Amino acid sequence: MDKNNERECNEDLIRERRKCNFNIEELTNIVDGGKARTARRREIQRLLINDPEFLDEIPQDYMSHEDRYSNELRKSAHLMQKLADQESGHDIHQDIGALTGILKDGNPLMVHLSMFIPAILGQANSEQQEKWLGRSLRNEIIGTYAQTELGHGTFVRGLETRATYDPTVEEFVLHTPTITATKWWPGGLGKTCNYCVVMAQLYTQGRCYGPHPFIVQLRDEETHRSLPGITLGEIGPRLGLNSNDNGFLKFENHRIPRTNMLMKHSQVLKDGTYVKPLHNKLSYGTMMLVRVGIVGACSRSLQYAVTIATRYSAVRHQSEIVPGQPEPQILDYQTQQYKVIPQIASVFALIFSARSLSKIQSSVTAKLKDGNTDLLPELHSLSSGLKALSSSDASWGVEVCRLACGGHGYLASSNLPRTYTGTTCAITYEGENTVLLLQVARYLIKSYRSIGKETGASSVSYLADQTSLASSSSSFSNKALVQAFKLSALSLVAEAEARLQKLCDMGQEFYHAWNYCSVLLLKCAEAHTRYYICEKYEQTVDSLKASEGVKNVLQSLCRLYLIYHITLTHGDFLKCGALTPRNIAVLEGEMCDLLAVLRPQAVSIVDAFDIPDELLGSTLGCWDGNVYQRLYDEALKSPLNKTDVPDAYYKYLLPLMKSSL
Ligand SMILES: CCCCCCCC/C=C\CCCCCCCCCC(=O)SCCNC(=O)CCNC(=O)[C@H](O)C(C)(C)COP(=O)(O)OP(=O)(O)OC[C@H]1O[C@@H](n2cnc3c(N)ncnc32)[C@H](O)[C@@H]1OP(=O)(O)O
Ligand SMILES: Cc1cc2nc3c(=O)[nH]c(=O)nc-3n(C[C@H](O)[C@H](O)[C@H](O)COP(=O)(O)OP(=O)(O)OC[C@H]3O[C@@H](n4cnc5c(N)ncnc54)[C@H](O)[C@@H]3O)c2cc1C
Repeated sequence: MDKNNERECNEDLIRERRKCNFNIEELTNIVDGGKARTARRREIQRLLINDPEFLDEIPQDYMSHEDRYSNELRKSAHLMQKLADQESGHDIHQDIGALTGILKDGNPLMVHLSMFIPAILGQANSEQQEKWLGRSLRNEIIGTYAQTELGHGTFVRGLETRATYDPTVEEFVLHTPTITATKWWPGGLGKTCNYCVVMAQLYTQGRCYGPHPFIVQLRDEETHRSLPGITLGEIGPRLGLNSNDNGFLKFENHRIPRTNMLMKHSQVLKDGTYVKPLHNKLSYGTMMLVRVGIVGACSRSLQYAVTIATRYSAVRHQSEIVPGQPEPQILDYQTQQYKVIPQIASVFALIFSARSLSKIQSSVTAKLKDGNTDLLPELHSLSSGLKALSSSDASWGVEVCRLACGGHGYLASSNLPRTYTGTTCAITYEGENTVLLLQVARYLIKSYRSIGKETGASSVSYLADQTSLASSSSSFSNKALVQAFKLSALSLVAEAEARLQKLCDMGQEFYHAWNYCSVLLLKCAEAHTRYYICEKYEQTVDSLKASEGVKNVLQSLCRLYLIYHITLTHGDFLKCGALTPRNIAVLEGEMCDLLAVLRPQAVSIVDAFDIPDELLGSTLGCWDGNVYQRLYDEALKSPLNKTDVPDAYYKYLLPLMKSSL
């Protein structure tokens, strides 16, 4: 699509784009993280879009389960080949966002890239990396991360798969003792992978040392047949991601060499002696890494959904505002703006928090290399909280965008249903959100109770700021609103701690008191993480070196985000005295003003996300706004439309209709 050719474009969209009062390319660079990144992303996307191998013969929704898998595997393999052919030696981690949309419904090689390789990087010692890293990066072996079992996903300590060390032959014996110990869910495990990292309970010298990672060959490298002692398969259709062969796995006393235990952090020596790690949760490192990646991935899903919903809302006309006047664009309804524009604001909140989290991760990783694990709990808490809020915000945001598109949003061809199913899975995988938020709460209560002790953990340093409990903000700058978030989080933590203490003082065991307070603890964790997001949003926009136009747009979006979230949880702000009922009413009024200010810029802001039509894959969201023709053309692709009268008519309907004669 030639973006300079207005003749092919819907007139409403032409008018919307003429209202733009900021530099779109500059905003695109901010979204990508710099000019060079924009250029690189575009280069990759061009490479993919212009390659006919990525086209589907028929829409995936009309394919059988096997064909969907096979078609997506074909494209995934081609993609890996193509990326490997590039000579730049680029970091695929940085470019992963550029690939969004090229594979449609789960990528059988995703967990190889996002977990198997990182597990080798993070858990294998140098000799082991020598053996497996190069091969996995060159895709000579394809792996997955097999942790979850039928009986346990959340409670990693409860895993039942055993790895028992046999010092006589220096081997581990992997065994699945019960049906509930069957590995269940790993992406690509069913049919694609020939290797995997298995998390199993380590037994040596008669003692259990808890879950540890082991690398295991699953299939013959020549024939791809599963090895003796290993039972493998696919788990069947899911809500979404149906091209990814999530699998099951059982071991029958399957032996692997001692050196297949990933030994960067803990070791089992030849005689069976266990050498413990610097920190006993280092074996959970792969999960933490992916949680960080998920925050960025969620922002991208939301960019897709909000681009579709905003453009469609500009093209779609319905009902009337002024009686008797032409039907307005639905984007002119304040309620529609309230659906769509806060989701645009949310995209930037997620982008900026993802970047901040990534920086913290790099510095914690650097410290870990020097044997310093002090900030591991801080990273665990932040990555858990941000993974949880980003996945639930993005899933809700995508769903709101679908609702904003009315009936057409329910069509597969809008690409909103698939965007939703591809996002909501992140609420569950990589640590179910409630469970992760309770981990954040645990860290908050612990930090609150150790006020005065220097831990170097900056995300919770505000908990020591007891004086602010009494102060109520009367100013309405963005900074002041962020202070209100801080006050609300602090006061919830104080309330939860007091409630826990009271129950314990009354004789309850701490763990019962914890369960009894867990709804409140969840709120603490959400408020704390929201405060973190708001603070990063405000600081990033405030310190941004940008043109006035771009800065104004981002300031308004940031303010809208702050006020939107205050109004969603206003009870917490009132309860702690951070804001008064009058303040809330004023802010609610201002939120509507902000919607009106941002409305004329909405199409241009989503244009700045710069998602090519071929990747957006939506009849409703295309750049030219030619929605109705596209909807009609897509409908014609239904196999039911191949004939006027389907066979099923003769088989079932005709006999029914004639039976009463
Ligand atoms: C070269 C290529 C690079 C590519 C990079 C890609 C980047 C990715 C980008 C995008 C990705 C998108 C696609 C992703 C696809 C993923 C598919 C999904 C995969 C999976 O789902 S894998 C399975 C995931 N499973 C889980 O997450 C399980 C969740 N459960 C847990 O994590 C734990 O069981 C628990 C944390 C809930 C509890 O653990 P437990 O051992 O019982 O601990 P507790 O007793 O509760 O706590 C003890 C103590 O330890 C602290 N702690 C817990 N975890 C950690 C940790 N990870 N680090 C540090 N500390 C930890 C806890 O807070 C307690 O501390 P305290 O005693 O209070 O001080
Ligand atoms: C699409 C998808 C892909 C996946 N890919 C992989 C993969 O590649 N590798 C892999 O190993 N796994 C994978 N998983 C599994 C995933 O990691 C687990 O499903 C997830 O960790 C949740 O565990 P669970 O299913 O046991 O849920 P459960 O823990 O049984 O959760 C059920 C309910 O119990 C609640 N609950 C559980 N424990 C607590 C608690 N302590 N306190 C309060 N409430 C609690 C939860 O909040 C939830 O409401 C995948 C899952 C999905 C959906």
